Amino acid sequence: MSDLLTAEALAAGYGPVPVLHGVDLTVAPGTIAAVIGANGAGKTTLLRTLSGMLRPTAGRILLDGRDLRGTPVEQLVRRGVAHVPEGRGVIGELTVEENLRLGALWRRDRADGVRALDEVYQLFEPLARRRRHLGHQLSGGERQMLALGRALVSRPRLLLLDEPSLGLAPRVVAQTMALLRQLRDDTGLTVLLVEQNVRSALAVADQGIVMSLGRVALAAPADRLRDDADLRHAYLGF
Ligand SMILES: Nc1ncnc2c1ncn2[C@@H]1O[C@H](COP(=O)(O)OP(=O)(O)OP(=O)(O)O)[C@@H](O)[C@H]1O
Repeated sequence: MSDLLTAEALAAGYGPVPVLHGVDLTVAPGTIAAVIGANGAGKTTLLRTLSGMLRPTAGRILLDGRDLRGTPVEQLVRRGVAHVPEGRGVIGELTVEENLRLGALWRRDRADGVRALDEVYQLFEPLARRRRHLGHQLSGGERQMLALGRALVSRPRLLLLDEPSLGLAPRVVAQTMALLRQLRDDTGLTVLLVEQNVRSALAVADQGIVMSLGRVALAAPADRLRDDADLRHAYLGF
């Protein structure tokens, strides 16, 4: 099966500050890849570059084998890429429902947009109860649910998720991880997940991608990283 997402020798940074120094990775369709690594390794920068928020200074990004160079961000959304950034990107002045509707904005099929909204309310019951609350009235965890829900409303093929467990209660983290696995199995969703919580990320992932100093130090099946103590010790330090 050909890969859904490929990065080849990808370089990016902030102004004169280079952060990614030639990242190579592949993610197969219908799989979950966990990007892990020390603070400052470049995980968030990688996600921003893959979602079109940051322009690469070198290298290529391929979606379904097609080079994304020059593709506008809104076109990426149409092609099924959804990004849930760190800090979440919820609009505080809009209600929960309005934030969710933003995820369905570009879709022509309105009935399906309504269905997608209902599905998110079923998944995240606190959002259903607060649908008329403003974004800034939500707790950190509720905002995280809203950001994830908005991405799901767009029915993505590729979900780029930055630190979904941040600020969430352990039970909600477990629910979120279970949800990702369910979406992978039921809908063939592909996920690239940045996580500090290495254990819960590897528990749900098919592939572990360890970043160090702006490069991929190791890409391996998640179960190998989970089970091989030497590998874990060498690359993850535990
Ligand atoms: N907006 C920015 N402007 C300049 N430098 C930045 C910016 N954002 C991040 N950096 C730098 O880029 C490097 C990588 O940061 P990045 O956020 O990608 O790492 P990370 O692996 O996601 O870290 P963490 O696990 O701490 O979130 C860091 O050295 C950071 O200081």
